[in-house]
Amino acid sequence: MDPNPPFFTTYKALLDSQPHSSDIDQTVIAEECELPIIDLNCLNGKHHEEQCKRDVKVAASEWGFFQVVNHGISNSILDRLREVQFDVFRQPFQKKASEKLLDFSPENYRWGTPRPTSLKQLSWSEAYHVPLPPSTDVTKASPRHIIEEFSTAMLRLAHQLVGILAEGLGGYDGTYIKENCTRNTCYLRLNRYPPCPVKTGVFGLIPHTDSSFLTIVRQDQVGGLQLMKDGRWITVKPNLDALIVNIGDLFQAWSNGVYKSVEHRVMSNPQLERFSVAYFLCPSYDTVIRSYAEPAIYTKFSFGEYKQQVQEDVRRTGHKVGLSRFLAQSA
Ligand SMILES: O=C(O)CCC(=O)C(=O)O
Ligand SMILES: [Fe+2]
Repeated sequence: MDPNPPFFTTYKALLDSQPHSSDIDQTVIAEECELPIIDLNCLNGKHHEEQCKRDVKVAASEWGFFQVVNHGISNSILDRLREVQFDVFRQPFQKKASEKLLDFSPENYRWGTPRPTSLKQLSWSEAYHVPLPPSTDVTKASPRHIIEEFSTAMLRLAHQLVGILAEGLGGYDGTYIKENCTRNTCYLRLNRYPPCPVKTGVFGLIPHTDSSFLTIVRQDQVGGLQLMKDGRWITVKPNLDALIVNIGDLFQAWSNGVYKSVEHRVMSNPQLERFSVAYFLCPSYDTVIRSYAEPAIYTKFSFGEYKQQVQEDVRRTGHKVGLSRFLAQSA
């Protein structure tokens, strides 16, 4: 039975329609590049520590994206999570959409884009959004156990990066972010991008910014992740030893625009399926986000208000407006 969501039938009219404007973006403009790469081992030696921290901050403000190696997430955890991802996504589509599989519920299963009106709004992918509730008794080697192990390691890494990024921003040390972004307020997304042989330039995931403080992504060797840099789309060269870190909207607001939450997207591949996993460092909904600096570019808002506004905008207009909804009057 077919594991793929019914993209061809659902989107037939759109696929048969006019050329996709992003064909041009992908074939002409997107060059492949190596993102800034930070060796976290350098944090252990006094000598390179300060330089390493500076590199993180520069990358977060100039790129909004960087890679980390020697990040402390073992290959064993990454491989086991990948196996879980294979197992669940290779199930028939009908089952994913209607049954609990391994530890994944149909309510948390997403595919495509609801009611796209143009090819530009189409995401050729499927995903499980994985909330991380307080752990109950989980058997070792169960998918839930692997997810717990992975997210514990990711939280540690995310907090370490927050500590570095927050240092020097007006006397804050990131404690506020760390206290409000705990293991249960964060979540994972397991992504699968089936091949899209019908048309080039179809998005695996439409251009967006993340609503998190930070996102940490593990992509496989297929590639396709692109980010906006100086007005151009750039393809991130896959590096299996590295994790990709990007700044989310909340960090941009909190840092008063010092760190950039940049647009990124995934291009589909005509032959190859692609897998990725993203860990979102998010606070509880009642956490208030306010900039440390004066004058603040954004008004203060709670994470709940932010999410609600994003949802409302997506429902009404088909796309996320994001932080510009919260600009302070004087900005
Ligand atoms: O699949 C990727 O490489 C990126 C995923 C992503 O941007 C997201 O899930 O927000
Ligand atoms: Fe993203």
